[in-house]
Amino acid sequence: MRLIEAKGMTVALAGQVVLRDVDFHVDPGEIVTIVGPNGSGKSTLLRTLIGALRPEAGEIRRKPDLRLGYVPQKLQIDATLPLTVGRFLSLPRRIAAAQAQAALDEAGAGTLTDRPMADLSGGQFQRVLLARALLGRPDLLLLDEPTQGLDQPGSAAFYRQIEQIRARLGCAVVMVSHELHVVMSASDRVVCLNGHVCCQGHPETVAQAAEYRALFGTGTHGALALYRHEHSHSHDHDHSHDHTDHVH
Ligand SMILES: Nc1ncnc2c1ncn2[C@@H]1O[C@H](COP(=O)(O)OP(=O)(O)OP(=O)(O)O)[C@@H](O)[C@H]1O
Repeated sequence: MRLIEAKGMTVALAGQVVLRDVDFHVDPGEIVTIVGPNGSGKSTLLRTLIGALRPEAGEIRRKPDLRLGYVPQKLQIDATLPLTVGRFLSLPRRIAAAQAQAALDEAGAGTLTDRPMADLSGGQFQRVLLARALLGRPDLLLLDEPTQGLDQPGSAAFYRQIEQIRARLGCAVVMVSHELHVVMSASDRVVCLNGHVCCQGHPETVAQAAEYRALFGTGTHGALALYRHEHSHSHDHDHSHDHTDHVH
């Protein structure tokens, strides 16, 4: 049974349609990465999936008792607030110290328990947010640009941690990423969003497809190519077997 399935989802913010007629699903244990230009609705999709936003149209079905863990794109914490990592994990609900420690260990942040939140590096902060998302033993972990601001070794380490967590906990993962090289190696499926689902498929299949070159470009500037790909590929393919879908 699918963990979550959205059909024909349309979402508007401040009267503007941000997502139109989006179909999206996540199966147990898979890692799905969402790519797309700035403002293409990636965060909005995640926030709709967790139930923070309500779609204008369409439906979202969740597995009964689905446990979600969400790592937001940004979280501002007042630097003057004397808040340790351990206490942060106990907000808003108090949790046992052992439970907090287990989640921090799982997230690769086991030594940070007594550190002030304000002193953490970007990578450490993300791991603490990850630990917080793991407290509820999620079936589905949603991460909104979790490696933003991290250097390349830092984000590679973070993604390795995610893969380990998936392997250990068996949870599915949906993440938004601008790091297209990572997308290719760490995902079971890539979904390209631009207000609607432009294309999706297994990374290997996408990599073989002509559309891939238009989508990702060459070298490390793939993120720029993403802007240009929109209507530069045709949509008359039928890879029913290898599952490269194109929807406009
Ligand atoms: N609270 C809001 N009210 C009105 N419009 C919003 C709001 N939040 C986002 N938007 C708009 O919705 C669109 C999609 O935003 P969203 O944050 O989902 O994009 P994104 O793909 O995650 O972008 P980025 O890569 O820059 O994080 C943008 O045009 C944005 O300006």
